[in-house]
Amino acid sequence: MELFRYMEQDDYEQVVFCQDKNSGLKAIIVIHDTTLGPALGGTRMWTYETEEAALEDALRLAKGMTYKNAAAGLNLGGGKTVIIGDPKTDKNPEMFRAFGRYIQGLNGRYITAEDVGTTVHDMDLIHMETDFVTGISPESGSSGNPSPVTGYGVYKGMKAAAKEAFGDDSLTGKTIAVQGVGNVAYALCEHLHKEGARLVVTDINQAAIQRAVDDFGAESVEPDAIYDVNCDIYAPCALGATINDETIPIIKAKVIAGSANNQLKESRHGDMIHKRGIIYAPDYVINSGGVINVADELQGYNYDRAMKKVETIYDSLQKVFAIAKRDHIPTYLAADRMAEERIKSEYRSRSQFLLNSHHILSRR
Ligand SMILES: NC(=O)C1=CN([C@@H]2O[C@H](COP(=O)(O)OP(=O)(O)OC[C@H]3O[C@@H](n4cnc5c(N)ncnc54)[C@H](O)[C@@H]3O)[C@@H](O)[C@H]2O)C=CC1
Ligand SMILES: CC(C)CC(=O)C(=O)O
Repeated sequence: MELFRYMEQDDYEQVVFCQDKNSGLKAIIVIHDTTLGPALGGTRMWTYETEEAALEDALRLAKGMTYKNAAAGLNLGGGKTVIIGDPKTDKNPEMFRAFGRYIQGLNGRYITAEDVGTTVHDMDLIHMETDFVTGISPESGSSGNPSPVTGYGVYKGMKAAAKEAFGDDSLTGKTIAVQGVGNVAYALCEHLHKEGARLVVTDINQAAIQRAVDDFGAESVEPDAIYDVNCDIYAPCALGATINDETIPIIKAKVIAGSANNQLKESRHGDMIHKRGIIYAPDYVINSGGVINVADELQGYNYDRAMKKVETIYDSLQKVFAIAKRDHIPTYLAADRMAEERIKSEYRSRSQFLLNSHHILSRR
């Protein structure tokens, strides 16, 4: 990859490669844009096949955070980290402490949280070295694990998408195909089950499937069979790029609404599902509950205030659907337009982030 050309194309600010031989840490922090404030985005730990794949994931995820935070009305920029390694076997406390020191070195330009493969415990280890970390243990005045809140936000957003598609936001009796029943989707399924939805789930982890079957009476299918399940809503809640040339022709759902980041393999796949008449809830709008929740720590965490803000995901999606209709564009472009307008209007009065007292987490 020609890194500088890639960075220039989408105007990335900074890429930091972190290596610590003692602990085995290999991490890439990407700061995409700090026009609205410090870059806030989680840390993903994953077994990437190549270093280039890890870099590409970090770059795409960081840009997604810029749009997510802007669309959610947060005064925060976008960034993300990937740690290369197997979260089941390669973790050690020294690794997260070394990573924490790298974050501290950025002096508040980047604030982290959980993502796939990292936990509250990992964030607590990072917190031993830096205050620029959210989603740490609630005993420290933090918001804790963001996943259940993300799941709640996806549930609210799914209702908005159902209203757009079916004229009614009730999910009672609807069939929902959920791909990946991990931390976020388990919480999502709990809300859906309570409302009387019928769940069809899949995962590559049998224990995760069994939990959904036992707790919510879900049916299960093999991972590759999830796309052509006869359902009303497809909820991608595993990894990205599952909306692509192979899956679009077989998806039967009228709505796509799930938690995964970067669901569209390429932008053109957003055009393809639009042409097929599928209502797509743009990923970074519907899955912003977690970041809204952790961002509240910057004001001294208040659960009720955070949840009220998470509920506005319903309104944000309604706004996206309205822009899409008004401008005759797919919903993913409508969301981009909404986020970009906010960044552009701020850009006139401020450019890159500089630390000030609003960005200090020590009062949480
Ligand atoms: N945790 C959070 O608060 C947020 C998470 N997200 C995104 O939501 C998605 C899920 O996140 P978490 O629930 O935290 O992760 P997780 O790791 O707890 O759950 C993901 C699940 O997907 C399964 N999976 C992986 N590949 C699969 C495949 N090919 N087919 C079926 N299942 C597969 C895994 O076994 C796991 O159970 C990720 O894309 C993440 O980036 C987005 C915003 C916030
Ligand atoms: C997990 C969140 C707290 C932040 C994030 O990285 C995301 O929303 O993807």
